[in-house]
Order: sequence, then structure tokens, then C-alpha cells
Amino acid sequence: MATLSSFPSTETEYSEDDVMEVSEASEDPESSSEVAVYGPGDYKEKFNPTDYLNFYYSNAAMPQGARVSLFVLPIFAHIMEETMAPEERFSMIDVGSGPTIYSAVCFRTLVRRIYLTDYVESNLTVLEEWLNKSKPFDWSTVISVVKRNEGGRPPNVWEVAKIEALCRQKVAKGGIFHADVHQPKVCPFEQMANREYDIMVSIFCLEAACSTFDEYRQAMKNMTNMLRPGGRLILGSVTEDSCYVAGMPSKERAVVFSLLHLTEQEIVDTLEECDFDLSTMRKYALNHEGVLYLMVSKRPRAKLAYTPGRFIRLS
Ligand SMILES: C[S@@+](CC[C@H](N)C(=O)[O-])C[C@H]1O[C@@H](n2cnc3c(N)ncnc32)[C@H](O)[C@@H]1O
Repeated sequence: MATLSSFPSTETEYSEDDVMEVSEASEDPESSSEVAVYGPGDYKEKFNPTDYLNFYYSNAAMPQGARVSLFVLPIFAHIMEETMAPEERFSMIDVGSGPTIYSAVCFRTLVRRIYLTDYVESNLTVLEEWLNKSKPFDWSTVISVVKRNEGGRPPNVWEVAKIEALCRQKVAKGGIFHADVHQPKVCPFEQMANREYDIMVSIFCLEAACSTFDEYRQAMKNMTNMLRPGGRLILGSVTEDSCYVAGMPSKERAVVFSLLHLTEQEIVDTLEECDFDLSTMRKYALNHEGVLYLMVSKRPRAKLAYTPGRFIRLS
């Protein structure tokens, strides 16, 4: 079973043998000690933002496992800072951010507007509650880890608060929006200041949202249509696994969601089909953990020249 980005401790890990598929024949999985595996169609009903955050990003959970995304995103962000001019990196969108804000933490100084998006309304509510401070999750440990990975000494409480305030500022300029990667129009563009984005982050979303490889290819196309030509994608994927733990509401019960089984080759082939220039690709993989992070540029718009009677492609 996947432990998304080295998901927590071996103590709480379940083996494949502990997992049963939900079938019509099964009793109510929530009342039994068996572990139910929910699918892409169950997110709205069964994904619980609080359980997810407590399991992976709470101050208690953080020391129990390395969150690889918090190491990799700052590295990729740093590369972008060095290789993209400020006017080329105005906006960043996280597709399938869930209830998390760590992508905003990693990109807070790089872009002017940050958009956090997800399919599940309760995730969006948790993000709104963080943004308006009405019921904010405590992101201080995550912020400290990101800051330390950016270099320098551990930040004190005032520095952490300053970082979080900057994240809020950038998310307030962008927004929090619904997204469905299965729709050609993934986000409600009419409500958003941007239609195309300079940087797109999507971590562990598509393989959770899709049941078949065809669905995955279409979802990737829908999602990356929102990235401008020449823009950069950071894609975090779980490879060759079939499910992950989305929270442990009690010591006895894990909530498990299915993942589409994907190989690295399938992911890379899909990116090529979606007009990404594989010669720009940078990769960070933890093969034994089954997590793969890719940063890759979308091909720029072709330059056309008109010669009498026809257009010719210059690039
Ligand atoms: C494993 S979580 C990843 C959350 C976050 N990116 C992280 O790294 O912790 C998968 C996310 O995909 C979202 N998701 C599921 N189906 C989706 C869909 N059709 N469109 C967009 N997001 C979807 C879920 O709501 C959930 O927040």
C-alpha cells in the first residue's frame, strides 16, 4: 500500500493482506474491523480533510515520516527561480491540493498569485478556514521543514508567522476553487483572474482520481490545458501501487483509497502526448517508496511565418 511521500510510521502501516475490496457482499465496512478501499467516486462522501491532515501534516504526525514533497518542491522552486524571469512566473495553480497549503508555502516568493483547487467541497472549506483564519490548521511544523529545506537555520515562531502571512497574501490574490480533472473545463475560469497558469503543481492527484489509464490520459490533458505553453509542471505521482491511507480516524480504523497502478513509462508517455518537452524533464524518484516527482516544461507556442499561400512553422 502506498505511503504517499513516505507516509507515516511502519507502526500504522497496513499490508495488502489487511485490505479488502468493498463489494456488495461486504458488511458495512465502517462498523467492521476490515479495511475498506474507496474509489475515485467516493471522494465527496468519504474523504475527510481533518483525518487526512492529522495523519500526514499535523505537528504530531510530521516527525513520524519524511514528507518527500516538502524536500522536492523547494528544490524545484529554486530551479524555477534561477531559470524563469519574474515576468514568466506570475501565477501558480495546485490541482488537487486537498486540504493542504504546502505548495503555497514552497512557491510563496516565486509567484504573485497562488490558486489552490480541489474536487472535494470539505477540502475547499478547510482551505477557506485557513485563509480567513476562522479555524486554521496548524501548519507551523510544515512551514519550518520547508524553510529549513530552503537553507538556513530553523525559523523562529515570528518567522513562521511571517511566512504563513505571505502565503495567505498570495492565495488571497489567486483563490481557492473547485476542480474536476475529468471535465474539459477543470476550473470555473469565469471566476478566476487567470485562465492559463505559468506554473502548475499536482501532487498525488491524478492516480487517485482515475480508475483506468485512458481516464488518466484524458485527465492529464484536461488539467495541463490550463498550463500556458512554455509553462512548467511539477507532477508528483505514486508509482506501481494500488491504494493509500487517507487517514486514521481511530487506532483501529484506516481509511484507504484506491490508486491507479501506473509505471514511470506510462506517466512520461502521457506527458509527451500532452505536449511536454521531455528534454527539459528533471526527475526526483524514491523507487523503494514508489514516489516520483517530475518537473517538465510545456512546449512553447509554435511560431508561424506567412509566405505567400501558406504558413510555415518556425519552431
Ligand atoms: C492523495 S490526495 C493529495 C492531496 C495533496 N495534493 C497532497 O499532496 O497531500 C488526492 C486529492 O485528489 C483530489 N481529487 C480526487 N478526485 C479529483 C478530481 N476528479 N479532480 C480533482 N481532484 C480530485 C482529492 O479530493 C484529494 O484531495
